[in-house]
Amino acid sequence: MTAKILDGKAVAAELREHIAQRVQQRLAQGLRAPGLAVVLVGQNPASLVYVRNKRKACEQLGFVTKDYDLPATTTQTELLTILDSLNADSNIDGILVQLPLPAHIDPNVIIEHIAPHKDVDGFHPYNIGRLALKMPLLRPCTPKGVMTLLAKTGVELAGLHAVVIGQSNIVGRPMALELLAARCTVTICHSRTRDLINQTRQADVLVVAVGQAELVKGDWIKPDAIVIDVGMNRLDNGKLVGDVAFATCQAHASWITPVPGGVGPMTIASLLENTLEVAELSKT
Ligand SMILES: Nc1nc2c(c(=O)[nH]1)N[C@@H](CN(C=O)c1ccc(C(=O)N[C@@H](CCC(=O)O)C(=O)O)cc1)CN2
Repeated sequence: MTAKILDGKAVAAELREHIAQRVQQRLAQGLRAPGLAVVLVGQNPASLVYVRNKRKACEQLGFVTKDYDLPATTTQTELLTILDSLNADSNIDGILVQLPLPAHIDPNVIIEHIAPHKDVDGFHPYNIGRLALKMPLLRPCTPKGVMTLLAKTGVELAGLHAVVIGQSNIVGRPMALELLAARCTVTICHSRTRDLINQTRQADVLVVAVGQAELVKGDWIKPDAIVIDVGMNRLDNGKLVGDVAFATCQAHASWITPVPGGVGPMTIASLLENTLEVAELSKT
């Protein structure tokens, strides 16, 4: 058995095309382009790449961005003041503060200061709470992108056993909530989970988001499982690999996401989708 590839790059391109058409329709109706504020604090090398890609995608799709490239010395108070002005700016539909932030800034304080209806990352406690209550509004981008990919398999998720490895606020926890809302039986595993392999071998859907290069091997996989790799790890030789050992897992799974070109592009496409959804709610 060789798993089919869940091609995030192709699915994201389709989604982006659809978003671009909706933006053009807005403009033709005399409505304004969706506006996204993109805030980067410091020079984290990976964040520089992700922010550049987000801004480029916005430009390609006809969004307007308001860009903040702030020094790593920016204080929490200064950042909160910027968020106050963005919260009040009627041309800005979405606010994105790239994570991680420098250590002297508390990400929870920052996330909670973003107006919930402009929180296009879906990280605000209000939006996470809505997801937990099965009344989602703005959904965290990576888990939302994974759900879009899972829909592409055509596999009915209800009743499947989903195992999520990783309990981060931006991926693991909201991912588990998404899968629960899809009526999966959900297990969340983390660094204190005992006998991890015993858990993964029971997974019909396995989502891995731990940041450990090629942790999950082929013999950890239940035959025919769907394997979603959220990990992104740069090896010493420069190669980018996921949290899943791709070749051996592909031999056991029914579907699998590659790294790169799997979940990553879906994160950015979902961010654009969330921003457009906010813009479409406004009358201007
Ligand atoms: N405010 C946020 N910060 C962070 C988020 C987020 O959703 N919101 N997620 C991650 C990083 N991230 C988006 O910001 C992100 C990561 C990776 C990709 C991506 O397309 N990856 C490519 C490979 C890119 C490469 O070559 O390095 C792929 O998988 O094909 C997009 C977005 C943490 N911070």
